[in-house]
Amino acid sequence: MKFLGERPAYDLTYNDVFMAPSRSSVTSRLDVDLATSDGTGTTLPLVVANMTAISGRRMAETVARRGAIAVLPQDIPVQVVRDTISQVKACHPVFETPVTIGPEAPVSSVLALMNKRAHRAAVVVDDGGGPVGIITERHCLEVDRFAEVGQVMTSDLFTVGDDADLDETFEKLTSAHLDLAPVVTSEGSLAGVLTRKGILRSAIYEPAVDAAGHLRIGAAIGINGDVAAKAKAMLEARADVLVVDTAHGHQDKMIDALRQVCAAREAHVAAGGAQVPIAAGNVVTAAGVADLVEAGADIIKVGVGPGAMCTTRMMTGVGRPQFSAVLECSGAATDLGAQVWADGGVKYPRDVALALAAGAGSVMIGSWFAGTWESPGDLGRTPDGRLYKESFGMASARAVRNRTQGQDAFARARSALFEEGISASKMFLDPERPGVEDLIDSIIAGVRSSFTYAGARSIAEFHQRALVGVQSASGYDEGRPRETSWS
Ligand SMILES: NC(=O)C1=CN([C@@H]2O[C@H](COP(=O)(O)OP(=O)(O)OC[C@H]3O[C@@H](n4cnc5c(N)ncnc54)[C@H](OP(=O)(O)O)[C@@H]3O)[C@@H](O)[C@H]2O)C=CC1
Ligand SMILES: Nc1nc2c(ncn2[C@@H]2O[C@H](COP(=O)(O)O)[C@@H](O)[C@H]2O)c(=O)[nH]1
Ligand SMILES: [K+]
Repeated sequence: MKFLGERPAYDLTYNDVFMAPSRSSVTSRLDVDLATSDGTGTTLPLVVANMTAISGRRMAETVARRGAIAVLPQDIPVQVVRDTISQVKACHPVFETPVTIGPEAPVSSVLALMNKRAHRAAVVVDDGGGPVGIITERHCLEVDRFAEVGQVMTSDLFTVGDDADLDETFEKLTSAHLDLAPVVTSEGSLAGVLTRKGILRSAIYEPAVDAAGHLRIGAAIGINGDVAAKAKAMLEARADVLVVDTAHGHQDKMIDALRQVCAAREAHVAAGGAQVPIAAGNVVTAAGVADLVEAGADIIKVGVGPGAMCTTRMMTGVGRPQFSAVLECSGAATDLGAQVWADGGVKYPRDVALALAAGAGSVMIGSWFAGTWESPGDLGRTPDGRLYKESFGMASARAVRNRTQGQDAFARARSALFEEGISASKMFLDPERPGVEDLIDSIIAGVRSSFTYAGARSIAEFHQRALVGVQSASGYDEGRPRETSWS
């Protein structure tokens, strides 16, 4: 990356900078390859943050199918992490996981389940698991909530075989004015669903899969407790990246924890297991990067205080404007053969592009993805009808209470004093982009376009070619669209 003009003596946020276009030989945005080289096997530079309100099974499965990866939070019990990884790895890399319901269930149940996924439909299955109907939100309009699904569904089923040609299925769905078709095996059982949007996405994205062709997923580990045992358990559970994560990553306890995780990985590899990358953070200085790389990290997580749920900067005055933090840390990491994930503060596609311009190998997103069908929380509705999910920070009193459940009351109360995050925030679903894949479409469209403005075909080329200038607050404001007239 080069600065357009002088590099300022002060630190910069994403809002402080813009990219200038350069002469480009990349003639199509579809010629841009966004595959990462950080060892995670992702084909898009996006990581879902290890936050309880954001990263769970449905999120992990959905993003991996499009090429990104989700990291499960460190606060989840080991057995639940194991089960979640197994469930994600059992998912089909192309067919989407359907919402299923029995014909005798009430309409109220299916409506609650439909909110868990983007299809807005459920496949009605018989006792043997074979599809017997489809029920959509439209079928449920003005229907008694206690009515049985079987009375409301359509049993006029359009199904496809599990060897169906995707382009042909797209054409057939379009001519039948349908959005979704159950995929049925030759034995008549349900293998998944194909949607028109899903087929389109399968043509433009490549799933992030492991050596055995299963979707990828990561797991986080805190720095307290039996770190070595947790690392061993996560590796045996087939996590594809381990993330050693704490607020202040540049501390002795982190370095000790990281060494234990690296030793667990060595033992795993020696026993014939996969060599998965280890990420560690969070830091914001070159010195922090050097110490974590020295302790064995392959990927350094960068960002103190930019997160939407984060109050660290207001509580402590500590942190660093994120663009400059990523720029300095990625330079240091590159010199040491490591990579950086830019973690936190991403609110628009431009922020992802700018994080990559600053040298990030991948970008971690939390709160933005909280407001989607796929995040783990229950869907809420404001009195004026807006849909939202509740989110909270991992250093909030709520998360600390959760994490310290095993401790005595005094220790719990003492820990809760050090709150550095919000315990409850409403993350609204964007009516135009309510699913995480809708957000990924928008981010990736922006990033692909950004790469062609810079004349880059790959992340490595973008790191080289990005031309970044510093702008005033009015420069940033000028770039914002106006949804209403200005007078
Ligand atoms: N990126 C960011 O800006 C931030 C992210 N977070 C996220 O919150 C989650 C919880 O992290 P965390 O609060 O570290 O909890 P952890 O459970 O990981 O524990 C942190 C450990 O580090 C010690 N510690 C020493 N100094 C600090 C410090 N300044 N802040 C926090 N702990 C410190 C704590 O001891 P003791 O309690 O005795 O002090 C404790 O033993 C993580 O997912 C983390 O990424 C949290 C804050 C900032
Ligand atoms: N200081 C705090 N930082 C937090 C907390 N919970 C999460 N985080 C950090 O934010 C990013 C995600 O950022 P976002 O802007 O995309 O939401 C996450 O990965 C953590 O590093 C918290 O309670 N306090
Ligand atoms: K913040």
